[in-house]
Amino acid sequence: MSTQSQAEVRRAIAEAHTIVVKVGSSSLSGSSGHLDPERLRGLVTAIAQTVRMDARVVLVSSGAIASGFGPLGFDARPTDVATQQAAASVGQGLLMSHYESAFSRYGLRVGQILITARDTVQATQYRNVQRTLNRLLELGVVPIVNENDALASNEIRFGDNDRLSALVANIVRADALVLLTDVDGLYTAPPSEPGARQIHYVPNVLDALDDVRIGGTGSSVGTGGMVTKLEAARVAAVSGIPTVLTCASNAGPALMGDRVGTVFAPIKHRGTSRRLWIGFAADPRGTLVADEGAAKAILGGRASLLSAGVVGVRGEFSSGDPVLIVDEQGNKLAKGISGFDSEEVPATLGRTTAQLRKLLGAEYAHPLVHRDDLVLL
Ligand SMILES: Nc1ncnc2c1ncn2[C@@H]1O[C@H](COP(=O)(O)OP(=O)(O)O)[C@@H](O)[C@H]1O
Ligand SMILES: N[C@@H](CCC(=O)OP(=O)(O)O)C(=O)O
Repeated sequence: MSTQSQAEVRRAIAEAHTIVVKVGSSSLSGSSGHLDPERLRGLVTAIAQTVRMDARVVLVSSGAIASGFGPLGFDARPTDVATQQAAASVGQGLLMSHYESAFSRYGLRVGQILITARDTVQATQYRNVQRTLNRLLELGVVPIVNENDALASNEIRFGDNDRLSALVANIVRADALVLLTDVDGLYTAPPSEPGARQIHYVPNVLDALDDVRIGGTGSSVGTGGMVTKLEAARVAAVSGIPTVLTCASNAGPALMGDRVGTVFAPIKHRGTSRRLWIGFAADPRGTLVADEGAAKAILGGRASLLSAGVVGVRGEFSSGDPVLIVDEQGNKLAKGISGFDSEEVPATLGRTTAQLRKLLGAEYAHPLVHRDDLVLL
């Protein structure tokens, strides 16, 4: 795909039929960190106008914790995970009730989808999320997605919603991703630093952004800062989806393709979304060591990783978790989704599928990592 000009990318965003809009906690809360319903209503007005022009919008919204800690009697956003989860549990319902009433002023219905990181790597869960989102969009509903904070386990969670929004953009095959935050774009350094300049166009987000210093959150409520926003823009770009990053008050102009914020050009044609996600964003929970033959087979393309070709396992993981596959020299070959729990793996090492059936039963007679769940690095 040849690199598009900034004007072409902006036009593609203006003409997008399916759009994922992500709004961060920092854009929905006031200086105290509590949810500010006025800000939420401003965002809803911009989205409603877009939907009225026949676009389909999925809103990925943070703000559950910001909505919940005040009603629970805390002055500031809690820092321990258990209290954050409790605040999210209280706040998610409150957040949705604000969205419900704000969108209903425009005659629009909303539907809540809460996702855990695990839902996005397991094939059946992934397809479920995809089917529900698509049906909601067909029905003219604005799906509102958040991480299922109350249940997300600490080890495998998104934490921020930036990467989740890129994944959702993949799932619904969006034409554009709009990341709304508390700064009006990507700067050459955290914007609080003197001399930081705004960048308006990034033609290839995979190129090292050498002269850009990327920092974490600048607020007391945000989570990932610019690091996770760039990760999201990268996942979108390699999925063929353009991204615009700007502040929430620019939502309307950004959706119209006006010259606000920073735009990131798509750099590839669309890939198949789930495998792309496995390769790009899933954090491996363990490692499988492939012998020479298995390494060769995997590198050749369409082969599964069979127990017969595995000589070692490291880390603790469950069936369905992402794992790294390395060769005996430690070279990283691929990422994939494990078909076994880590504690089951030693008993399967070196066994053929027929032996697995005989020794352990038919339910174990499958590859350690199926080729559909495996992505070369
Ligand atoms: N190079 C950079 N350009 C712009 N913002 C940056 C940069 N590095 C760090 N940041 C910080 O990232 C923050 C946005 O991330 P975050 O606080 O996580 O927002 P959100 O809640 O919207 O996800 C900005 O307020 C800014 O302080
Ligand atoms: N899922 C959490 C969001 C965590 C968070 O702060 O994310 P973000 O503001 O997008 O960096 C919530 O709803 O409070």
